[in-house]
Amino acid sequence: MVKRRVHVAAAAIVSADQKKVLIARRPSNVDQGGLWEFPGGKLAPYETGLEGLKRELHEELGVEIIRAQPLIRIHHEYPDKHILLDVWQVHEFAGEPFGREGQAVRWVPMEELVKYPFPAANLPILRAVMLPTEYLITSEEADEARFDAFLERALKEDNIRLVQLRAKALDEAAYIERAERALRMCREHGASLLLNGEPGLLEKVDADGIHLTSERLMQLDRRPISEQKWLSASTHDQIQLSKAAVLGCDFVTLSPLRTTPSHPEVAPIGWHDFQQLVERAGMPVFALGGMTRFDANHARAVGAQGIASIRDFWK
Ligand SMILES: Nc1nc2c([nH]c(=O)n2[C@H]2C[C@H](O)[C@@H](COP(=O)(O)OP(=O)(O)OP(=O)(O)O)O2)c(=O)[nH]1
Ligand SMILES: [Mg+2]
Repeated sequence: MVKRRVHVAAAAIVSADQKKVLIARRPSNVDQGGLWEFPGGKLAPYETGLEGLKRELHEELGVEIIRAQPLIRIHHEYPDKHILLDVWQVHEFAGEPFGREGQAVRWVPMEELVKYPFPAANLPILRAVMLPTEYLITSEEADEARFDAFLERALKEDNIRLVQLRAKALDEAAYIERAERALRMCREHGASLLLNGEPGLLEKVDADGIHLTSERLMQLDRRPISEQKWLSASTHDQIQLSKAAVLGCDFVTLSPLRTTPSHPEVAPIGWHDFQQLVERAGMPVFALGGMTRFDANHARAVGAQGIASIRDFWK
């Protein structure tokens, strides 16, 4: 049997304060009925993703899109069809959304999204909705007072909401001490902190997740931490991306996009290959390697969640 290929455009409509997202319940008599979804539907053959989405949101919710940005593209095999979910984040719209087809519609706080039953293809979309566009990786900083001042500035002034504590030069005791302080600062600003290191570190510091090196990623054969924590990993190619998917990583960094002073000998991936790798990654991907905030929009346009950087946020 040749499976049908279906291209679906869907919207993560985010409230003005960025704290809530709009979801709808599929009627019980349709495919995936009774489950919650991001409003949207199948594209007509002549439509682009955004054109189809505009039509669908008008038909289903009575709203007009004013500003939207690509969020994530997910290819998913259902038993009867291959589906491409082309998901857009809608930042601005006109009208008051309501279920024009009689469906239930609800604004849900981000952290409660995971409580709603969605179709199987939706898990990475939930991750993407919850994640910001910028991922700060902390710099190797010998001085603790300077470390605190830099992190505080990034949280306060750059509004960073996702941080990876990378400190290869510290022994475990010093790392834990720094992590405890970083965690307090992150909590104060509503940011999430991932520890770069062994999964067991979470038993010592109750941070929000673990970031695996690509080497560690390749050695593991199952997800090493609970679903309640974030699991991210460093990847550099297709093999590592596939491994991250098998392991159930929530998101990854893919690098180096550009040549960087820290790794001058490594060939850069470049935007073209990056886009192709991201298209099939099946999870949010942050572009890493010579990235600045000015690259974030382009990264989004080629399918990434956003950018990860040490240098751009650490000054
Ligand atoms: N809209 C939407 N569809 C999803 C999501 N997740 C997911 O697996 N799907 C699947 C379910 C369906 O097989 C397909 C969407 O088709 P649909 O039933 O919404 O299509 P439509 O609005 O054009 O409706 P119809 O005219 O075909 O009845 O994608 C999601 O979050 N939003
Ligand atoms: Mg629909």
